[in-house]
Amino acid sequence: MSRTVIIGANHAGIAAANTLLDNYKDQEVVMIDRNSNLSYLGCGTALWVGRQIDDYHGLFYTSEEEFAKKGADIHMQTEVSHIDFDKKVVYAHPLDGKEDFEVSYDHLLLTTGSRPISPNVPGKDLDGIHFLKLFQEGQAVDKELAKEDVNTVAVIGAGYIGVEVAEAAKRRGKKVLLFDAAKTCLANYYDPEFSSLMEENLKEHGLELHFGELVSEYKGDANGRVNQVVTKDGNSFDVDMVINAIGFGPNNVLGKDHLELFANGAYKVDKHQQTSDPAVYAAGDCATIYSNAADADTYIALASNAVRSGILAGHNIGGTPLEAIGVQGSNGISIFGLNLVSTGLSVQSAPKFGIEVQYSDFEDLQKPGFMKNNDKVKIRLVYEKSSRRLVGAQLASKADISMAVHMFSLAIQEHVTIDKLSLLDIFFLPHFNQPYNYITMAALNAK
Ligand SMILES: Cc1cc2nc3c(=O)[nH]c(=O)nc-3n(C[C@H](O)[C@H](O)[C@H](O)COP(=O)(O)OP(=O)(O)OC[C@H]3O[C@@H](n4cnc5c(N)ncnc54)[C@H](O)[C@@H]3O)c2cc1C
Ligand SMILES: NC(=O)C1=CN([C@@H]2O[C@H](COP(=O)(O)OP(=O)(O)OC[C@H]3O[C@@H](n4cnc5c(N)ncnc54)[C@H](O)[C@@H]3O)[C@@H](O)[C@H]2O)C=CC1
Repeated sequence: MSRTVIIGANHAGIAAANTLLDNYKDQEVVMIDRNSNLSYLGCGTALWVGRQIDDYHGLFYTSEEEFAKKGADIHMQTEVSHIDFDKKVVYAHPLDGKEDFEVSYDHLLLTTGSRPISPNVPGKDLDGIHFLKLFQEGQAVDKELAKEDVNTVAVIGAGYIGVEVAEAAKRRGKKVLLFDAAKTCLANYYDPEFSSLMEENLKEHGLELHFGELVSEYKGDANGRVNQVVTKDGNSFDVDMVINAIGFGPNNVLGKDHLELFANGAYKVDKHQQTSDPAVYAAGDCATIYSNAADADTYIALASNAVRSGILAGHNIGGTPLEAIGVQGSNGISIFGLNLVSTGLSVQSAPKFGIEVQYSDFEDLQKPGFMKNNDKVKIRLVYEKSSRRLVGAQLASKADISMAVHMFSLAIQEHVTIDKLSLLDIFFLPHFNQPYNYITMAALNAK
């Protein structure tokens, strides 16, 4: 038997544990997590808090009992305090008063994930200031929104969590102020021509937008509860609660002094999810991931990546050498009926990776004009200037155009050129698209 200790039993840890337990009978699997729950789908928080779904019960997809049944030695509410990498021993501290214990390993898998970044400004620890990662943090926000004296909510960061929770708070009847240091929302995913559609949508639904305004201080009342947000240019806003959503940082506490790290502190892993210590693997939000579009290691915190990298780590630890094929960071958002999806690099993000790009835009109705229930689709294809390989795609529509992005993801992965894309066999049926469909037209328009 070979023993693998997995620290962190959420999406990446779960995927790896299932892979090991389902495929490798010679594997003893020990799972340790400090949280009391596992497998919470954070993507559902805004849906539940905004009352678009009835409750949170469906947001957990497995349980401690399931793993115990499969033969894992699972310890929830147990924090790993430190690791002796030379002796290959993990030291664990149960948070429910039980005795500390240690466990040795043949392989160690770090799936310790990420934590939200805290804005480092005066007043950041006042009551009424929230983060939104764990289920418990979702519950705390939900409870605050139920209070009648909580009328004005400030959301700091207009990325994916910020925009989604701003919609949720608005749906709960609150006045919502949405701040971002960048001049647009969703700046990490979309060019301004696309994020501006989301901005119009948010404004139409009554949200107050403060983009390009950096929060410099939170002020509180005599009871230590936040009641004001102050920005760098001296403006102040009365608020009743704050939700911080300015991005995630990797949780590298256990390995940062032993393992090689990426620029932001994530564990550097190779294509087998192996770290700089051959006995130690890492996956999910605490590790790097290879971007095919950028042709470089990068950091992209997504559950989709966590699951895939967890499966990969499981197979490699189990004894089947499997190489990662890289990712495109494909993502999507749906707010008040407006859908935005993207994959790879945008025009504004490409220069950060030293890639010179050109782009091609197209906008038209999704279906022929004679069809009913017909919405506009806006598309941008981004391609490398020298090689003409596709490196990114963005789409926006009130129609569900989300599946198109998966094809672009594959095209980026396989280094397909924009010219090849323009001749791709795409079927035509009035129910779904036009004879000159938006994918072909965007590719044909490329200079
Ligand atoms: C509100 C919200 C919405 C999201 N929506 C989406 C979405 O729609 N699509 C998408 O792809 N992604 C989404 N994400 C991102 C996604 O949730 C993360 O990328 C994902 O959780 C990463 O999984 P992970 O297993 O790598 O890490 P985590 O989920 O961070 O899990 C790490 C685990 O490690 C445990 N741990 C850490 N340190 C220790 C220690 N010392 N001892 C014991 N245990 C430890 C933690 O308790 C935790 O359970 C969303 C995130 C949030 C917060
Ligand atoms: N639909 C999806 O796929 C979802 C994915 N996620 C993932 O979870 C992770 C965390 O999400 P977010 O926290 O929303 O990160 P994010 O990276 O999406 O957005 C962070 C935003 O905060 C802004 N910002 C940074 N520093 C700031 C500061 N000091 N003041 C004000 N604004 C500042 C940035 O400009 C950016 O717009 C991301 O990787 C995201 O992709 C989260 C929710 C939904």
